[in-house]
Amino acid sequence: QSADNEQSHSTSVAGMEQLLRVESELIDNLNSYADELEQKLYVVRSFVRQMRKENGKALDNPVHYLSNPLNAFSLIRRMHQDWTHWQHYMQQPVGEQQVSHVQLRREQLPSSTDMEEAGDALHRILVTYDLNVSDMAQGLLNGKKYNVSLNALDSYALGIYYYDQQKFGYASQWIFQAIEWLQGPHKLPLPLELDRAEVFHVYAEALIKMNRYKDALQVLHTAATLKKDNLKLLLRKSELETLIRTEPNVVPKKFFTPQAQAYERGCRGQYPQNLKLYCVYNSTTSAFLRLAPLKMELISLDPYMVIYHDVISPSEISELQSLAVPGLKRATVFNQQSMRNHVVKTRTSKVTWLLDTLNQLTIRLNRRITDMTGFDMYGSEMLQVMNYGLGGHYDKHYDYFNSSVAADLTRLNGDRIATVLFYLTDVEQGGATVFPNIEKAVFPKSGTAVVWYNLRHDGNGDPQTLHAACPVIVGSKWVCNKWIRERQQVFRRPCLANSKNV
Ligand SMILES: O=C(O)CCC(=O)C(=O)O
Ligand SMILES: [Fe+2]
Repeated sequence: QSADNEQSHSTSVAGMEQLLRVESELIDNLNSYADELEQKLYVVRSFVRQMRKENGKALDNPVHYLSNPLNAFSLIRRMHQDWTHWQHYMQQPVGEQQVSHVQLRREQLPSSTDMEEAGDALHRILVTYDLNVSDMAQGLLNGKKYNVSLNALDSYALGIYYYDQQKFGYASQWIFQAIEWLQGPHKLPLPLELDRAEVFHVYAEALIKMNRYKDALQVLHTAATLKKDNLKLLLRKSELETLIRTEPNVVPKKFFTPQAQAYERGCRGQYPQNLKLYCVYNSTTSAFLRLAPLKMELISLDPYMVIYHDVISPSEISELQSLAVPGLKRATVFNQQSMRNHVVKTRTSKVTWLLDTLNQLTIRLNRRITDMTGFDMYGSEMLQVMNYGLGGHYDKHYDYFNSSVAADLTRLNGDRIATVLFYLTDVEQGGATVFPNIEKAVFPKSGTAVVWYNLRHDGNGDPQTLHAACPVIVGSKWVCNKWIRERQQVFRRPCLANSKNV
């Protein structure tokens, strides 16, 4: 079952900011727990110091000390009374309030579903851009070095997750990273300490799954020396020895790196450059453009696709983002079988829909889209503002519906004749919009918009418009899009002299 009612923390950078605030508050809480411990510690230590002094003085010459009636009485009294009070004081729990505060907060903390989504996202970055595990763990992302790395706990958690997913090659590499880290100088805090023997054991199991029996035996041997006389480990070792004897010719499995398809090549920026096409000032699509022409770059004629540069201003962008942030919800995809929207792994981002008439800005942007496309916005869908998160992407899809199946959706306003996609931010790495069938890729640039026709002149969906949003590697990708419906455009669809679909 999908994560419909989960918060889906990792799927938008803007949404994750809130987690940092919760973390900061939890640190404050742990710190005030430490204050309470310290206070108690201070009380205890000063008493110990004082008592030791008195007791030491007495032990130097017990007879002399005890001969004095005041000392004698005091000794009897404190031994009778004080230790009861100390016992009581020692028994009192410290920082109960802080403990229950953590308990309360934990309900809002990322769930196991969040962990899985985050693990899937890192893996998506890794395979889409053909990175390797040790580079990634060390902060070398797609050839660029960041001063960030994953620690033993991060790497181990990933290893365990991919193991459960039966990705044993990746699992073994991540657990190896965890072991490397554990052998370094850093120490984990006591409550987070990993059981090293267990880590080695899991590593061995992953190697066994990769048919690397001899390596696994060595690793199991290390595990067994870390946890002496552990029956489970010794048993496993002898099983493995038997395996090595009975299957001497087993071939180690290869670490599987899938062949790059057109989609991955696009994400990596490996499509050939456009040489034949051109840039113009568009002053004709609408009357307004005669006064304020737009910088237009032609990307493709079939399907028709153009980029507008500097078509939305930085202040418009920040206003759009502020409008969107409070309403951001996990994006869904419409399923034509169930006839309803679902949270799916193939589209990870958060989205807000903005009414066309919400305010001056949305009115102005809709008018601008008319200027850019020549289309009438009546009956089209609302503006959609989206923010991507960790490894955020949208798998290959068409924006048009399959009208024969989704007749209900297109009956009123027709299909999605064109898409306008504004980029509201630059993206440091990754996050391109790629069209694998025509080998075109558009890399996000703040203020730019890409426009394409989804339908051919006969009104059928054009399969060449297949496209995807590549996983973001580094950055907070914001886009705003408009799906323009067909019906209101009966007299408007500009004639394309160059299109073979005319
Ligand atoms: O974000 C992108 O680059 C593309 C988004 C997209 O294709 C969509 O939302 O339909
Ligand atoms: Fe799309």
